[in-house]
Amino acid sequence: MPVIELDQVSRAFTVTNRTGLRRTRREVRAVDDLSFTVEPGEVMGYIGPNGAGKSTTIKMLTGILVPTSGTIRVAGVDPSRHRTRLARRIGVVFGQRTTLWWDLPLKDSFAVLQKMYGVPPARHRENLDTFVELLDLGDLLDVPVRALSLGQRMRGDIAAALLHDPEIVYLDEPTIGLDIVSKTRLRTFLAELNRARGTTVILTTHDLDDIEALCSRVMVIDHGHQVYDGTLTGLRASQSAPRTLVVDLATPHPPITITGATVTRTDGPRQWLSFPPTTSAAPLVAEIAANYPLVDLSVQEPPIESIITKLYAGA
Ligand SMILES: Nc1ncnc2c1ncn2[C@@H]1O[C@H](COP(=O)(O)OP(=O)(O)OP(=O)(O)O)[C@@H](O)[C@H]1O
Repeated sequence: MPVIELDQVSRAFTVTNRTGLRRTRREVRAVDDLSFTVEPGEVMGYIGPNGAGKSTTIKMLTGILVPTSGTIRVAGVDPSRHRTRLARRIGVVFGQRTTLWWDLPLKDSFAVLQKMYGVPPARHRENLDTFVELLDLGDLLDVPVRALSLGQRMRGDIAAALLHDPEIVYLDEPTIGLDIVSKTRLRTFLAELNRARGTTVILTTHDLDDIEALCSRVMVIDHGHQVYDGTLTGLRASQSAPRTLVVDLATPHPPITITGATVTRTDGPRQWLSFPPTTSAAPLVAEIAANYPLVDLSVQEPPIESIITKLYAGA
């Protein structure tokens, strides 16, 4: 049974513009007729260009915003009507701002959260030990949040969002501004959380490496509409972006000629062949192996950035 259900959900805002003494009002449909379900344990990437409606969707899922029309159910309840009840079952991280107490040491923020959510002390201790270890928070517990670096604070925020054992976690740009080491550490942690606890994760991000590393499913929205819902592989195929076969021959060779693939580049004994996403690489490899002194080869998927750009342009 789905843990998140949206049925024909829309959310409009009235925006007032001023030019001189004139005021004009117009309606912005931030989310427009959106329907989807999420099963327990799914990790769904929720992506789209700026202003696509991602944050508005997340705010409706947490109950902060009420839809203009349509229905939402999260963990069996209407989020805007049962916000407090739902708060115990969800965790939220907004990358751009902290939910921690600025002047308190990290450990005091965690203690406040334990009281707020009524987490049994033994369970709190167990969770804290796990997160301190996996997120490497040991040296940071006595540091006031205002003195933490962005990456340290983000790790603190993620632990804070998980201490009450939420079954659903919304992560809004959790890796924004982090260096590559911190990003990798965070991704490993989130993958482990999902694997070990079956936590459902909705991840909004502009960093497509987050999606590649974590998400079995990706949903793309633009102007409040859903433009794609499926796997990353399916997304690549849907935009018919070519794949690349990188072939190493024993010696430099004139460009390989086979049906179904075209050489786009050569460098000494290495050649790059482009082929359509709907074609299997196996017969191409067999033909090259039969006719050329093949030493090694690999298949490169098209970069996800170029696919997304293409998708936004089409939408
Ligand atoms: N409180 C508000 N009042 C008026 N318009 C709003 C409000 N919140 C959002 N919008 C508008 O709704 C649209 C969707 O905004 P939203 O913040 O959901 O997009 P987003 O996909 O999260 O964008 P970003 O990637 O830039 O964070 C935008 O046009 C935005 O200007």
